[in-house]
Amino acid sequence: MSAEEDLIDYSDEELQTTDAAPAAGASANGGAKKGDLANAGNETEKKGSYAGIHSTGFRDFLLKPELLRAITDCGFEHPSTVQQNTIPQAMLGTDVICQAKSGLGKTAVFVLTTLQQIEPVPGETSVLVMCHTRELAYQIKNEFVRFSKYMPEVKTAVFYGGTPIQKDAEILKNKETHPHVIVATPGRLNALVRDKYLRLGSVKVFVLDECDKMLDQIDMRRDVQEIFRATPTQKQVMMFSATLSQEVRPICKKFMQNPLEIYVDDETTLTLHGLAQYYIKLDEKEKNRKLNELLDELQFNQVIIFVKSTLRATELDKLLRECNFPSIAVHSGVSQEERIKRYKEFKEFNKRICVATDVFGRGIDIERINLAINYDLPADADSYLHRVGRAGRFGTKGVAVSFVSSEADQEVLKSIEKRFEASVPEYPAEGIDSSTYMAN
Ligand SMILES: Nc1ncnc2c1ncn2[C@@H]1O[C@H](COP(=O)(O)OP(=O)(O)OP(=O)(O)O)[C@@H](O)[C@H]1O
Repeated sequence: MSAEEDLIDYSDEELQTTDAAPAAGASANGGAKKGDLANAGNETEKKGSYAGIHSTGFRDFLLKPELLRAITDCGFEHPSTVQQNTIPQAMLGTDVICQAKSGLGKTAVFVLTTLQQIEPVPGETSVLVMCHTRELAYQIKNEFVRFSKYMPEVKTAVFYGGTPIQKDAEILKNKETHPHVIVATPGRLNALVRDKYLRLGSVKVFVLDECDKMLDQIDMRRDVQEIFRATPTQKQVMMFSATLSQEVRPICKKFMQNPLEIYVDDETTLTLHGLAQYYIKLDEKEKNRKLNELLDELQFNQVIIFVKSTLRATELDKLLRECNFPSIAVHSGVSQEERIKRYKEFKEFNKRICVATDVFGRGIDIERINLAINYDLPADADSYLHRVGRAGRFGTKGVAVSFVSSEADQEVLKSIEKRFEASVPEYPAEGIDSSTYMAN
């Protein structure tokens, strides 16, 4: 029944069920040397870099003046490599499959290119963007709002489960409020289509963010496929992720026609420049004391602490608050309204510590996070990469520290090193120099 499906929240436990990351497969970068992730910040070479070749500016893309003004307002000076490689063709309607490291600005690629092409018709949705968590949907919707600031005729809405479907239906019923751009999680979107609140016959652009995650899980993939089938055959399809294994690429391409394939940096060298990474070996029972020490010792603007379950998030957050740390917890155990409220509090810098499950493991963009702690190590290398990518966004500095407390953790650590052809060193007993992870 639709009402039930509607409750699907692709978060927490569900998000953790994906098993070990697929093998890296044949790599164009087979000869890459093992690097030391802790020294990433000191490297001079900038592959897959943030500000791309300086001679190229957003102006060179010939975007609408309304968009260029908004880009300037956002403080973007130069397009990143992925933006340079993708925007020119994507804005002409070419299908795109794109992998680029966390924090490189993939969101702006599809937001700008869809807004560039949009011709808003009252009562019709022409752009559909889907992602795997509600907070990410909310964040992406805000990106559309930010970049369409000077396009007042363009309406954007976000739809996700855990909220009354009737509210969404009201928005869709009225031509005045009917969105041209919809950002949504697939369960709710599918329910809206099935219950005939939404028609997708005018969709011209279909975007999947974190596409590997969305196509990897059977329930989500089923929703995505159903929605895809409800859209016209002729449309532009774009898919993005920081991790696109050789196995998932052909699955993505089944939705596309002659796509532009952009893989910024080979998948084995996804080291985040500026992000130092360490592990600490310890017993489970030592985790709290160590965390306390780290939070005292490290200078951070904002920190995200990842745990493996909702219960652990609640407990750890409580403990931190009892110790007077300004902490909040985000996981699927809190109401949706409260979750967004907490997301905003953290994003707006009202809270400096966030304890989260994998709900925040991907895509969430909080500019000031410069410390990511894996209190519980994730189950696979891909999740690790997405999690630590929450720190050091868009080339800023950061540090990631992972607790390793079991044999299974050690195996995961090994698989991370193998998958990304890099070694994660042990956290030094004397601590680390703050200049390696704080902005100058
Ligand atoms: N050209 C640019 N100049 C300056 N900042 C930028 C530029 N492009 C994007 N950013 C900023 O960089 C940050 C990261 O961008 P974004 O969230 O799109 O990364 P992403 O590639 O989607 O990462 P992830 O894989 O983690 O989801 C955002 O705060 C965004 O506003």
